[in-house]
Formats: sequence, structure tokens, C-alpha cells
Amino acid sequence: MMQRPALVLCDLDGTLVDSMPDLANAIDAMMAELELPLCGEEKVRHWVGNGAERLVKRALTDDFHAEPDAELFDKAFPLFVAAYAQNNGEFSRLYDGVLEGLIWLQQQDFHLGCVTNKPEQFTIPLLEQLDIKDFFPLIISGDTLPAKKPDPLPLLHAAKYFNVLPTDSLFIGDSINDVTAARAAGFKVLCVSYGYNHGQDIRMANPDKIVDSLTELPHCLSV
Ligand SMILES: O=C(O)COP(=O)(O)O
Ligand SMILES: [Mg+2]
Repeated sequence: MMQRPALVLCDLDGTLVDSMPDLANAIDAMMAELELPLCGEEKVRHWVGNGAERLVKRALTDDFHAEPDAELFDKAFPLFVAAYAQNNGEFSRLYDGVLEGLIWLQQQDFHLGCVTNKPEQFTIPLLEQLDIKDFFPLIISGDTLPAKKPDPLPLLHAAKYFNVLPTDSLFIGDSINDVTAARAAGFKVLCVSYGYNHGQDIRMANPDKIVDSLTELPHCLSV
């Protein structure tokens, strides 16, 4: 059992929402316009998690860390943004158990927030379309603050916003970026087993708890 938190922050992609089909389609629409080889969902799945710019860079270089030619990136990025703005949400779905988990969290009177590396222009419409935006009085996207996860800044900002201690706060995520940000901020961290995490088993990141579904939350948090 983890101690009762005062604040619970949830990651978006790979935790609440399977956004992969739309992200992969938008990346491949960009690649097609650039007359470059398509990436496909399996590769894109491993590349998601560090924001849209890094995702585009990974697609252009077929590499996790490499920097593409600056001119190519400047041409490619707006193509991705236009494509994703058009298809964001089309095939994206809440994972099983998410709605039940969010309803339970809300019933516990925890402060709730969503902290994602997804740019704000895509976060808000996606949360609205899936009808879960109103669960989150605070939404912090990848471009809301000067730094994104794995930097602890968005988490610390949220704790300050709600006037709670980081040590009384829990982050729920799917990737090493979430675990690293939570550890650096002093949050507890619970991970879902079904998310993206760059193709790695999230157990290797050693979160405080791992669940297969957010329906397990009542069994993990003493309330
Ligand atoms: O856009 C991304 O990189 C995914 O973001 P998230 O997993 O932090 O929601
Ligand atoms: Mg995620």
C-alpha cells in the first residue's frame, strides 16, 4: 500500500490514452510529403515520450538521439503539426480501466492534474474529445513551462499550484521520463505496464508500484 496522496498527476500518452495510431499516421503523412521512407507504428511507438520535436527528429534520423539537418527539420516540423492537428483523436482511445480509475481518484478528493510532454495545442483537444478534460483542474503540456519531463519542473510547479508537498504527491505514468521526473521532484511514482516506454519494460525503471489497469488504484493507495 502506498500512503494517501494529496495530489495525483497523470501522464497522458501511453497512460490514459493510446494515441499511437494518430501519431504514427501523422508522422508518416509528414514522411510521405518529404518523400522519405515511412516509419510505421512500431518504430513511432518507441519514439514517443519526449515531445513532438524530438519525435520528428527521431523519425527524420531513424535514431533516438541524432540531430537532423536543421533545414530538413524546419521543413518537416510544420508538416507533422498540420497532419496531427487534422487527425489528433481520430483513432485515439482511452485504455481500459482509465475512466473507472479517474472517477475513483476524483471521488477521493485528491487534487488532480495532467502532465504531458505533448504540445498544448494537441493536449487540450484530445482531452476534450475523449471527455476527460474536466477531471483535471490543472493541465501542463510539453510547451507550457520552460522544461518538460524528465525535468521535475512541471511536477514541482503542480505541487506549488495546489500548495502541497511533493512528498505527499503521486505521479502516474508509463515511461522512464515519468519515473525520472517524479524521483527528481520527490514524488512517489506508479506506472502502468501497458504504455510505450521506448520499447523497454517499465519494471527496469523501478517505480514504486506497477499496475496493469487503473482499476487497481483502490488496492494500491490507502485512503
Ligand atoms: O508527446 C509525447 O512525447 C508523449 O507525451 P506523454 O507521454 O508525456 O503524454
Ligand atoms: Mg507517456
